Amino acid sequence: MGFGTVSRGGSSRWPDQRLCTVEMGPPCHTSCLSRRKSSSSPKIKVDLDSSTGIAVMKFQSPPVNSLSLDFLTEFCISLEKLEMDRSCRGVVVTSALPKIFSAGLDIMEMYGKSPERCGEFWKAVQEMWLKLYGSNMVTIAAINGSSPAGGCLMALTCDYRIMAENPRYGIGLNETQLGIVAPFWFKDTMVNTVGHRTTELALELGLLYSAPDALRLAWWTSWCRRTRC
Ligand SMILES: CCCCCCCC/C=C\C=C\CC(=O)SCCNC(=O)CCNC(=O)[C@H](O)C(C)(C)COP(=O)(O)OP(=O)(O)OC[C@H]1O[C@@H](n2cnc3c(N)ncnc32)[C@H](O)[C@@H]1OP(=O)(O)O
Repeated sequence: MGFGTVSRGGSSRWPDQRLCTVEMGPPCHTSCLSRRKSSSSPKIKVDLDSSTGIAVMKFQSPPVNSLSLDFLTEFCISLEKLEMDRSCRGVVVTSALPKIFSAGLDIMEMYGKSPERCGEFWKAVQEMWLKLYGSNMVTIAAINGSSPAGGCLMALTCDYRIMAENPRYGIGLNETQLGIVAPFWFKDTMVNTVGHRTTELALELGLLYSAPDALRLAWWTSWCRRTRC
């Protein structure tokens, strides 16, 4: 898989060349196996291959990997653990569920909750964004399913994106379609990736893009023809 370049850096863990390649094949012999570290929390599974320095973080929170307080907390803890592991240079975030990368913020967290709980939830959303955006690892979203709203934010916050090509999968900040306004820092994250004009149109109309359309608008430089990647 090949990835495009981004204007972010300053980390010793970034590759010297600005174009990087990630190989994710099955382990072929015992020494490879011994270099794999796995950890699992209820909603997130992490596999780190210390020989390549690449971790794969899989979301496993059915039905739609919605970003609940528990999910976000586990996500931040998993990311922090990888940050502290010097053998880890990059992390691929993806879904273990068929058809869904993430449905975005858990709607049930935003309904009928106490002000304290709402505050805690919103802080966790911001924490996820800060940790992922500020990570000194190379971060890649392998988007193997639909990714609306907060799911799209998570993908945009990564350094690189790859999306499985399937006409049923859509990605975008579609909050307008839900009657809510995308927070300014959601908008800024999108502007940083696709520019002002595309963001303006996408947010006004609450657009969800297919992988080829998103590619055309420079959301990424590659998409994957398999439905699971
Ligand atoms: C608390 C303080 C907050 C203060 C600040 C608020 C300001 C925030 C402003 C905006 C921020 C917005 C960011 C967001 O992310 S909002 C969430 C937006 N996401 C969505 O609207 C996604 C809606 N879901 C879908 O489009 C589909 O479900 C899809 C992901 C495409 C999957 O479709 P499909 O496979 O057909 O599955 P179903 O639709 O049947 O759904 C299966 C069950 O999952 C439940 N579900 C879906 N999305 C969510 C979600 N986001 N949160 C919680 N639960 C979700 C759905 O209800 C089904 O449940 P059930 O089987 O029990 O009926």
